[in-house]
Amino acid sequence: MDNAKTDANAAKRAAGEAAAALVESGMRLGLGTGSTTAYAIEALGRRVREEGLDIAGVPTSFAAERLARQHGVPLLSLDDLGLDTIAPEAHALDLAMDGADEVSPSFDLTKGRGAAQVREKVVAALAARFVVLIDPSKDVDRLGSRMPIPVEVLPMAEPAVSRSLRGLGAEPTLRMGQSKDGPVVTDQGLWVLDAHFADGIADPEPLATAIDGLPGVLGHGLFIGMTSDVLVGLPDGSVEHRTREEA
Ligand SMILES: O=C[C@H](O)[C@H](O)[C@H](O)COP(=O)(O)O
Repeated sequence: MDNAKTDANAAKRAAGEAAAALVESGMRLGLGTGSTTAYAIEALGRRVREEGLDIAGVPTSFAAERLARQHGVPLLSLDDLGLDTIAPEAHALDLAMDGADEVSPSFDLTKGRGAAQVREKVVAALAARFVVLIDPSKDVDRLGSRMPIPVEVLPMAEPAVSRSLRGLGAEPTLRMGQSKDGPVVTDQGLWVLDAHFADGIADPEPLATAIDGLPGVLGHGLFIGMTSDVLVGLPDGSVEHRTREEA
């Protein structure tokens, strides 16, 4: 493995393990998707086995669910949370942890490299604390400068949504499978348009609202105003913990 990859993996592991260390017995968690959160799920499984940590987590994708099972992390579905007995303004989860593709100085995010952004947003929105785990490559001045914005669409609506995204200043491309011919099909059976913004996004909040309003869109990877903590893992194994108050 080349040095850059080894450094990135060490940084991701540091962030993941720091996230698992924030967890206390009795907590209900959101379990994110991706290579960074995978280290957190692995560390949580270890704590369940070795310390008897009493936790359960809602997975944000088939991938997260499989990983949690593999590491012995108990799982919950939204049905198990008893949401009908919890006031709408109260939090059903104590802490959700997840990776990100971009983090802005004001803690807004781009997510969805792994096409899990819609379930991830549902779970993060239920949590009292949303902890984002990154390596330093994810820090950006402007969202959209490092990664396109994933937009999950109904297949029949793809041409209409593509046209609307062009109207919002993006160049959309349909995400194609790597080990499958044709488009990537999400956990919901839908497609993903990656909306590229040549100069990044000057004002993400109105853009997020505009994309949410397009007929045929299930959701997108802009996470505005949701993050409470960012854990930045570094290649030497140390972790920088930023909290929203500092942003
Ligand atoms: O769909 C994927 C998720 O949004 C991931 O959390 C995000 O892409 C970050 O993944 P990774 O930790 O592998 O960079």
